Amino acid sequence: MIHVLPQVLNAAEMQAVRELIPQIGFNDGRITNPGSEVKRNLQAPQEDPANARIAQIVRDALVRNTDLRSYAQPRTMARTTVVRYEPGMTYGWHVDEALFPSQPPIRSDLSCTIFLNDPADYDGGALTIQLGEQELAYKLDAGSAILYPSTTIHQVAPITRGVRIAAITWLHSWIADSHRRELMVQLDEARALVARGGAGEEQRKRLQVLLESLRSNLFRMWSDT
Ligand SMILES: O=C(O)CCC(=O)C(=O)O
Ligand SMILES: [Fe+2]
Repeated sequence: MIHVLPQVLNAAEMQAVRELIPQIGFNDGRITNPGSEVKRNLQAPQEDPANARIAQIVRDALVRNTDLRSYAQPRTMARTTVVRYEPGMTYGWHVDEALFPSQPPIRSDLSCTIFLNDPADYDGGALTIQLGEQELAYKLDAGSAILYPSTTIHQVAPITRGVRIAAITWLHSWIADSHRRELMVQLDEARALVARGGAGEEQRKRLQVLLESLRSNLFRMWSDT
């Protein structure tokens, strides 16, 4: 499942990030994917001090985000890397590597892009994810993020004007299987509805459909074994 996380970074964090971005010394993105025929972008070296400070800000913001904790059930998160796309740059259709090369390596169950500049700053550059025959395109506000399964085929469409800046990371989840993870998301939503109390008709209907979904999908899963 694909989840948008609005305003993960608050205004003060976005301000700090905006001041740090011009200090990054970008490299050719092919450094970490030398075999890639489709990657044409710039990325910050891991040891870049401005990249490291942005990584800390973004990490803190992601870790405190309750939606991310529910959607990803994160076990480990790779250090974020700031990427930059100028006109003509793109990252064509690909699937992310299974292991992020850290020490120890981190299995990528979920991929995450945190948009760091305004969508009005550039044309093209949508993060586009294939879902069967559909293509879902995302250009989010600065400070918002998208979480999507690392198993998906996706691309960053070519930039035709301006500059696109984002931070990217990968998460290893306590629950590798995305179907099982979605059941946890539904349980969390049901718990939140109950905890909020004051059962209005809409809330009651939502709770009902969540419970029916959980029952049917758990039955589907367990009736095979
Ligand atoms: O910049 C993005 O939104 C994602 C780029 C990407 O797909 C990747 O770096 O693997
Ligand atoms: Fe990717």
